[in-house]
Amino acid sequence: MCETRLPWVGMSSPVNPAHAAGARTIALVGIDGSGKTTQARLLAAGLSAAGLPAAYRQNAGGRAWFGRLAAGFGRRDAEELLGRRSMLLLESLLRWLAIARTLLHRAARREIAVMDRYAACQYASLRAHGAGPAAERRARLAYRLFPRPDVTFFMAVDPEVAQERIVRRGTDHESLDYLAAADRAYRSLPEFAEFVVIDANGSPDEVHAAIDAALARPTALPGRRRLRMRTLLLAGVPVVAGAAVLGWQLAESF
Ligand SMILES: Cc1cn([C@H]2C[C@H](O)[C@@H](COP(=O)(O)OP(=O)(O)O)O2)c(=O)[nH]c1=O
Repeated sequence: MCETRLPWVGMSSPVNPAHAAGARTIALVGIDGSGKTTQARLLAAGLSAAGLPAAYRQNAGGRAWFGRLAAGFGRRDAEELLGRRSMLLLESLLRWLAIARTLLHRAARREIAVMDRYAACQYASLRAHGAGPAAERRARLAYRLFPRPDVTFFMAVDPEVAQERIVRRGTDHESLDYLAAADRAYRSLPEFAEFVVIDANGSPDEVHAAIDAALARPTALPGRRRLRMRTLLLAGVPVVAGAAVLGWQLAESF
């Protein structure tokens, strides 16, 4: 095992290049304030420091951007500005484009994409916002094109802790009720059984160490999935490329 010094967290981390090198997509999912962005950046930096071609990739759905726009119009949030159904539709579309763009980058650069959010986040968002099963079925149909990540880390955090972090972040706001509903939504997904659950209540250093340790385990990245993912990617690239080129500018602005 390669012991890699990670100066930004001041600790020795057991990143194992032999295991992580098999990954093409590592996703971090969880409720707002669970630390996805913080930890995805740390993980990408850690893998890069271990000599792997890893890159942080954000797959935002535009909700924060529209939230700021809504505030400019004196509205509480994006849903009050656009309506719940329109915002969910827009979020599904923008996240689809963002993921397509990320996968295109990944294919072109042969990098390990460390994904800040992935398809599961959209399914959870639909459930937490009370969209019906038909809306989720449509989303699943559209997102089915995307390969399953080699590993998905679920950042398990108490909604109260997440809300405190969001308040401190100061860029957006979420009610405790919504955060609790989002947490339930993630846990109700059929994908949840495959998630690697990380206790994300701790300090950034502690959570980073937990992710690193999970990734270093030989069982973290089943080879069967790597093969399936490559196959799906080859089949999906032409479609993804067309959609990504069309949506590139749109997605860029969110
Ligand atoms: C991970 C983590 C984040 N934070 C801060 C950083 C951010 O301003 C905020 C939310 O973290 P962030 O990584 O942005 O969460 P997410 O991407 O899941 O919404 O909380 C902490 O204060 N402590 C922590 O342990």
